[in-house]
Amino acid sequence: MACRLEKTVVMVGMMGAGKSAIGRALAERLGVPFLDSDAEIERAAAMSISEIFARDGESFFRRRETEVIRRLLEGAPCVLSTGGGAFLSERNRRLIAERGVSVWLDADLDLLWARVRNKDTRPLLRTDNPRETLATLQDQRVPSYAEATLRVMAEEGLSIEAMTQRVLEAIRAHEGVFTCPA
Ligand SMILES: Nc1ncnc2c1ncn2[C@@H]1O[C@H](COP(=O)(O)OP(=O)(O)OP(=O)(O)O)[C@@H](O)[C@H]1O
Ligand SMILES: O=C(O)C1=C[C@@H](O)[C@@H](O)[C@H](O)C1
Ligand SMILES: [Mg+2]
Repeated sequence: MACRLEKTVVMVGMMGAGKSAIGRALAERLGVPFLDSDAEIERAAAMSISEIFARDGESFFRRRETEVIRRLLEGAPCVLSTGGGAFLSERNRRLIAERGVSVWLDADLDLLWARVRNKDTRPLLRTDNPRETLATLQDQRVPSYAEATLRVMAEEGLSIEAMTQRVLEAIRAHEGVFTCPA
């Protein structure tokens, strides 16, 4: 009999850290559903995140984000990838700690920038110097991300499969995430 996932694995970290890509691969490995709070917000609003930011503003988006995270955590244990700003809110951190185990996907600025630079889907990076903005956001956010239960470091050249394996090892080593038959 296989081990059972007891808590939702919640991926947190900067834009480009791989929360969505690794979260999806991890869910597949574990045979549990994959949920992504950004995708759920877009689906519920029938708008892209950029459109929501432009029409309703960031604070509206953040309220929706908290609602969606609360709702998604109520379901059976799964893998939940959050948006890059979700773990900054103390309320969200508390909700996540109640039902899940948080995993901070950490990565250095060069790697994050390489991954986000060619995509314009992230409204917070639509500035005159997006690399600098990314650096500032990272500096501001690291203290919040550091409150995650687990931290897994990404590295250039590490494939999605290899990074997923690292996350799997980290959650397996953490008490209470799985129950396994004796
Ligand atoms: N280990 C990896 N190896 C190669 N490419 C990766 C890896 N992890 C992520 N990527 C790629 O980097 C890009 C950004 O990853 P992803 O969308 O998962 O980031 P995110 O953390 O979900 O960002 P956001 O907070 O903006 O949603 C994607 O194109 C993804 O396929
Ligand atoms: O880092 C952030 O604050 C964000 C990251 C994305 O995942 C989206 O949630 C949105 O673009 C905001
Ligand atoms: Mg994502």
